[in-house]
Formats: sequence, structure tokens, C-alpha cells
Amino acid sequence: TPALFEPYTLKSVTLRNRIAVSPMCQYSAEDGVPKDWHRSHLVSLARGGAGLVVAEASGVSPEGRITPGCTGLWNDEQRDAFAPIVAEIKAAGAVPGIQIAHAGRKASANKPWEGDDHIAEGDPRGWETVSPSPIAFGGGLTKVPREMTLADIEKVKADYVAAAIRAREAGFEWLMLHFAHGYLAQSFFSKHSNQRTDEYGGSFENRSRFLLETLEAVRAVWPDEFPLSARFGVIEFDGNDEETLGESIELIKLMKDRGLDFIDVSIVFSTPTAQIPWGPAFMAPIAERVRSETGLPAATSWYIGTSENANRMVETGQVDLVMMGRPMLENPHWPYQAAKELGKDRPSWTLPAPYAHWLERYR
Ligand SMILES: CC(=O)[C@H]1CCCN(Cc2ccccc2)C1
Repeated sequence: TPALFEPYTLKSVTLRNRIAVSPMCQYSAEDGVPKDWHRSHLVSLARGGAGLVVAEASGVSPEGRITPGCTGLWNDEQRDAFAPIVAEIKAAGAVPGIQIAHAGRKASANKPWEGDDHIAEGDPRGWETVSPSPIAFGGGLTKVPREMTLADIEKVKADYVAAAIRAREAGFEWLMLHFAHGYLAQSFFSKHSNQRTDEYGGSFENRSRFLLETLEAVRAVWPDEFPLSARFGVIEFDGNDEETLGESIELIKLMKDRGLDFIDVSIVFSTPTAQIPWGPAFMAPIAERVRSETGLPAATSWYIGTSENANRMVETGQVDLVMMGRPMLENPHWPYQAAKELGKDRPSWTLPAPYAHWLERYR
């Protein structure tokens, strides 16, 4: 069996293979409530054979969304709308996961195909953004966020806890904290965005505080038998990579001490001037270093693209799971295609029986 198709067990959860669908914003919700679009999108991905399907970044509060079209888990209506989707993902044989997030100074934005920039001041669709410090991200995201008070910080932590509880109530079995991509949690750790002079800024300990306190608070309510993961940016590609990587690995070790089960290694994206070396599976060696130095099971994403790259990353122990994004949008049945390409036995049974039995016969 190709390494990519070996099962994977973490806590009480077993994935049928090492293929995870990366959380991908659909910008198709209304008031944070997932719609039919989300159901057919996520369930078709589960039916395509992935082991884990992670639902998109869902705001822990209305202002924690990136755009007005993002999903949320800040109320019971959203939770109840996710529940049947979760049941169908499970019925299709995949493990249902969700990413919970606060977009910080990148919030209050237009959909990518409607500008990808901040909603204009005065436009009633937008809202006030918050961040550790009053520093705009830049690029199309020029709004200067309000510096968070200690009360703001307490509220966001409480919102993460409430969202985690709703995620479990909806039936999700894999939780991913969004600690990456220049959003709120990441922005507390990055010096580009956090220039606070109180206990949440300055030293490594202070810049780690929000992430560790949020993780601890969520761990206390997320059942121990279900995996608690975080997607965390460990490198900025801003010319200071060795320091960022070193500090990030130290912080991940502290996250492990506080009960993190799994790390999804990504990019910081907290400065628009980053020089990202886009290329085939370019994050794999970085994930390998994080995985070996922290001892945590790991995943990564970004330009993995082919079943050969994905299989090699698992086979050589660079990662435990691959997070596939755009290949899944191109073909939700990518796992079936990968099974054929990698010579897995009876590849058609990567798909559900109503498809598999026909695909297997009359060859
Ligand atoms: C929520 C999230 O992490 C998504 C939002 C849409 C873009 N995704 C990928 C991305 C992140 C940073 C820069 C460019 C692309 C990340």
C-alpha cells in the first residue's frame, strides 16, 4: 500500500488515508451560516475519498471573519447548520474537521473576486478591525486596526472557547486553531504586527502569551479523545527566517506541553513584502524540521500538487498528513486519481460503492 494510503490514528480518531482537505474559504455564507453550497462542497470532498475534510476558517465572532461571506461558529444557528454537513461527511467515510479563526487586522475585507481589499470606510458592510498594535497590514489591507485592550483579548479567548464547544456539539472530531497567515493569533507572535509594551508584547514569552492562553483555554473544553491541532506560520521569508523558525519551534514545543496534538506547518504572511519561494512542495523540508524538533505529528500544504509529491512526503517521514487545497477544487476525486497513479490495490474503492463497483468492472 502506498504510504499516502496507510490509515492514520490520532487519539480516538482514525483517518482512512493521509490525505486531508485543507480548509478553504468559500465566501458563500450569510451571517456566518453555512448554506447548501457548503454542504455539497464539503460532502463531495468527503465522497472523493479524503481521510480528513477540514471546513473553512470560521469566525469565532462576527468581527473575526475575513469577509461578510465567511462562516462562523459564534452562535447556535451556525452550529445547527453545520451539524447535518458533519453527519454527511462522516457517512462518506471521512473525518470532519473545522478551522476556527479570528482574522484580526485582515478582517472586514471584500471577497477575493470582489477586490480582496478592505471594505471602504463608511461602507455599512464593513466593521472595525482589531489587532495587538495599531499597525495596518499593507497592500490592499490599509485599515489601521484599533489596538486591543486586555478586555478585548479576554473576549477573543472566550470566543475561541465558545466556538470550540459549538464545534464539538456540531459533531466535528478534529479542531484546527487558526494561528497562521497574519490573522489575529499569528499577529501576536510576529514582530511585524505586535509592538505592544504590556505583557502581550516584546519578549518571546509575551508574544507567545495569547496563543498559549487560547490553546490552554480551548484544550480545557475540547475533549481529550479528539485531536486538537493548530495551523501555525513558522516562517515569514522576510530575510529573518532562521530567527523566526527557531522561535516558532520553541513556541510549538510549549504548545505541545499544553496539549496540542498536531501541528499544521504554514507561512506567517504578516508582512506584504515577504518573498515567498513558491515551488513544488516547498514547505515540506520546513515541516520535516518542525516535526523532528518538536516530536509533534505534522502536516503541511502549499504546491504539493501531485500524488507523487504527496506520497513521497509521507513515505520519507516529512509529514504525517498532506493538506491538499487547490487540487481538490480541480478534482474532488483527487484521492481516487492518486490511488490509481500510485498503484494502490482496488483504487476505485477510494470512492463510495455506488461509483466504485462500476469503475471496477467492464474494463
Ligand atoms: C483563511 C486562510 O488562511 C486563507 C484565506 C484565503 C487565502 N488563503 C491562502 C493565502 C494566505 C495568505 C496569502 C495568500 C494566500 C488563506
